[in-house]
Amino acid sequence: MAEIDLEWPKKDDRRLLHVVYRVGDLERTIKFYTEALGMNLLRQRDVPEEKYANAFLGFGDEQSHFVVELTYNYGVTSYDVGDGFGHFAIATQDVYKLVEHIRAKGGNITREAGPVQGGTTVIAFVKDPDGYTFALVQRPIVHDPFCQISLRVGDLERAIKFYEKALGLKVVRKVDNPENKYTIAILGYKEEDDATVLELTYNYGVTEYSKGNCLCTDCCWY
Ligand SMILES: C[C@@H](O)C(=O)SC[C@H](NC(=O)CC[C@H](N)C(=O)O)C(=O)NCC(=O)O
Ligand SMILES: [Zn+2]
Repeated sequence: MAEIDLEWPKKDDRRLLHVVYRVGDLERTIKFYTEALGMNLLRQRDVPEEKYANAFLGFGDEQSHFVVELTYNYGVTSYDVGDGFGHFAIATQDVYKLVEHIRAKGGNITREAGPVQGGTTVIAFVKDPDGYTFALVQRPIVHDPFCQISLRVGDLERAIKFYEKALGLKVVRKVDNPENKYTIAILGYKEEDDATVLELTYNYGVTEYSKGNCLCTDCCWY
């Protein structure tokens, strides 16, 4: 039997490539992501023989930026987002200014700009047309503004073990927040300022979440 190279994964240059999820109106979401959030429409295709269309958007080209792949299934106009999905996060140098821009574009601000509970980082939340939440996070200029995918998990150590062993992600930060009864773990292939990361949130005592639209995150490597 061929010898398994256990060292190869440690040398493999990986990054989180894109996240794919379903939307009820492709043009409505493209308009919001480009005009309100500032993303670029990178490519779009229609697959009539399979009755779906999709579009890729991000803050830069796919060779160096994390992107969203939106899927529209003909005739399906809404989805249950589910509470296992937490948020996407966009880094910006001025959350207050971006909130006013999004509000002027008709965006649904669900949490006004201000310091995060128990911390100092200025954040805000906005819901997109399908109900997916985007956290706006005030940070200095970063390579890719699309900085985070956040999921809620029922067992943090079990989830960490999966993402480390199966996908080779590493825990780059872990914070327990007993006052608000949750713990987060940030996993990435690089540090938070250098790559889009996966944030896992464990709410004390909550062991199950509805998968809803069953978000899936493709991780890919060069
Ligand atoms: C900064 C951005 O990336 C965040 O993660 S927001 C931090 C904080 N997260 C939680 O409270 C997680 C537990 C919560 N019960 C949940 O399941 O989402 C947050 O959302 N703070 C809200 C605030 O107003 O500060
Ligand atoms: Zn987050």
